[in-house]
Amino acid sequence: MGSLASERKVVGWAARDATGHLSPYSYTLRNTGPEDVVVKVLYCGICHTDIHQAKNHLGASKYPMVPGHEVVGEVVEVGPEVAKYGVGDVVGVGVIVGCCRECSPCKANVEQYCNKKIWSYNDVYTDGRPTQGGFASTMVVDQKFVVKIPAGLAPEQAAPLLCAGVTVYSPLKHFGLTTPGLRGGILGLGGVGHMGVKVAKAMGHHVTVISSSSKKRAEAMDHLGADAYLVSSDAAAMAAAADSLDYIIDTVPVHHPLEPYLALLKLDGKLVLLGVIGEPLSFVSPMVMLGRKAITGSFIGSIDETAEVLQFCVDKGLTSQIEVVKMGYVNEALERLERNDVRYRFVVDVAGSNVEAEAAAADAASN
Ligand SMILES: NC(=O)C1=CN([C@@H]2O[C@H](COP(=O)(O)OP(=O)(O)OC[C@H]3O[C@@H](n4cnc5c(N)ncnc54)[C@H](OP(=O)(O)O)[C@@H]3O)[C@@H](O)[C@H]2O)C=CC1
Ligand SMILES: O=C/C=C/c1ccc(O)c(O)c1
Ligand SMILES: [Zn+2]
Ligand SMILES: [Zn+2]
Repeated sequence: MGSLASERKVVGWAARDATGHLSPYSYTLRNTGPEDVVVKVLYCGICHTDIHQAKNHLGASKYPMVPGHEVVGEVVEVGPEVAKYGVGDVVGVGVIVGCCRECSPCKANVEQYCNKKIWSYNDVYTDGRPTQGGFASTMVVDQKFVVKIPAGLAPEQAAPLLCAGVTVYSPLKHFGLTTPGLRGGILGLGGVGHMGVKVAKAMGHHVTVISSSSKKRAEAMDHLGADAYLVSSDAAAMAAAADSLDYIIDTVPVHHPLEPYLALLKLDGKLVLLGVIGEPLSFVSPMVMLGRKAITGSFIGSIDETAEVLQFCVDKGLTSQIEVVKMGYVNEALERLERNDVRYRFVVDVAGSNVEAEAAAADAASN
């Protein structure tokens, strides 16, 4: 344990407005409460949600905003009532850092569906301060929202599992889609989608990638292990694949038609929407009625499922495919992510970027 009384001045990279451009920003973390874990950030993945939030795609962004919710770090201090974690442990933090603990989702350990959940950034904590995410030197997090990174998983490898990994794992489990032999589709081969291919393959599914172009075909088939690859604009190939899939995990982050994908589902097939799209999506009712198909959605996964997917990846030998960058590259990385130019997840080497020194240099230059 260190000094429990002092507030910590830390540096993160924050968006100041809807341009979404990040730059160094100093702020103060709360004192370490009895159940808090202080985490020195090692790595933080870049999720498309970070773009949605930094650029105010949903209309609820507040600035300055330090994004980042695929956080892996080292415990540097714990409050007196923290038993599960100790200094030196490597831990993860994801999208949620608080919940009410009393509602039915909380009692069922699916706290991500709590109406009073607290997001790891762009939200307000119980002490009234804004929450700030993982593109920062340090975070203070309630132990309930911290998971241990299991042995056998490199910290940079673990980062994408804390959002992308659990986001595909949770609906497959919840909707009973874990049986070997199922035929699954992964629509949109990005950060979430590539984990979808890996997790579904590890469950023994026949996996079809459905992509907007043929650019990722060779990699999807040869490196990720997909069994089939469909380009969504290829009408003949799409028609040939009609009625063939038990489920589709839809990760597209922009408005898109649903009917071409509903047509790929078998009787009782499920379309699981994961992309965050702030405009209405549409379909005609016979598209679902005539095959008793379901359109549903899913939001990240619980803390329990997060621990589970980490262990699942260790047990199955799964790794994420990442490009590790320094914090000074974060704006280029966000631009490349937005123009679909990453295979498949950027992970920022936060600890290796010396964010405190860079902020001091930026301050000195502006004075
Ligand atoms: N429900 C949840 O809990 C979660 C939701 N999300 C959301 O899921 C979505 C996907 O996230 P993530 O995987 O990080 O995003 P990525 O940008 O890494 O991947 C999205 C993929 O969608 C396809 N795509 C099709 N059209 C576009 C377009 N116009 N711009 C960009 N991509 C396009 C691309 O695949 P291809 O080249 O194959 O067409 C792209 O690789 C986002 O909306 C994100 O906010 C993320 C995590 C959790
Ligand atoms: O990346 C994780 C967050 C996903 C998310 C889902 C729904 C929503 O409204 C968001 O703002 C984020
Ligand atoms: Zn995410
Ligand atoms: Zn609750």
